[in-house]
Amino acid sequence: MSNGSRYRFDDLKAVCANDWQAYIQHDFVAQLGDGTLPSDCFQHYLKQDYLFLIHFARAYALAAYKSRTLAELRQAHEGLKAIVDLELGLHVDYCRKWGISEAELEALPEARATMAYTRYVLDTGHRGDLLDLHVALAPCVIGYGEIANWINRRPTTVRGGDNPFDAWIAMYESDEFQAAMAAERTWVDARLVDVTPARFDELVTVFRDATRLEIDFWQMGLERRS
Ligand SMILES: Cc1ncc(CN)c(N)n1
Repeated sequence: MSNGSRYRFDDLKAVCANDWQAYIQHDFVAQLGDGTLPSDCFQHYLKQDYLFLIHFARAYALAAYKSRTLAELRQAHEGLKAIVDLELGLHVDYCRKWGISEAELEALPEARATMAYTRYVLDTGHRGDLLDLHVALAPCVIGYGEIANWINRRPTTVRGGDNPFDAWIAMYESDEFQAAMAAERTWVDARLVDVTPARFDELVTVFRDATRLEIDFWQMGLERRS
């Protein structure tokens, strides 16, 4: 833990170390890195992730609504644009390569794990402030960058044409995604410096809940749960 009450993002991770590790090093991720994940598990995950990304975009719209300064409004606007113009477009193209059409994506039933996670993030943003919302989003924004880096460190990871999931790993190891992850860390670090121990404890609850909901999301993919 940091000195006094000058907290940082790493303190959230340290307090939730077991959950964070269970998320970053989940079996779904390990099998994806090894190239052994059953393709129907991955397809189920991809479909639900489309729905996740729609709500993720809504969370950035909520961040705009919760903004108090022009800088915060610009940050939310950039985040929303990146998801709508870039990430969702890439996701739809990528799903097509996996045999999932846009029409199928639009008609998908939402799995319970998707509903639980996305609505938790939105509710946290509604009842809290911008920092609550960003802490609820941190496992998503920062976690996937760490996941790509963890995959790349594993000796059993297969890269290139022999791994059908190589493009997925490439997306999250990309400079663009890693820069977004670093920017989010910097933003959260700057806000955490000023919080009291009692406020930090509230944020730990949000961070832990969101991390556990990410774990449930992987498990939903692995078990093809609806
Ligand atoms: C469930 C989930 N969490 C995080 C990410 C990374 N944006 C994602 N695409 N899907």
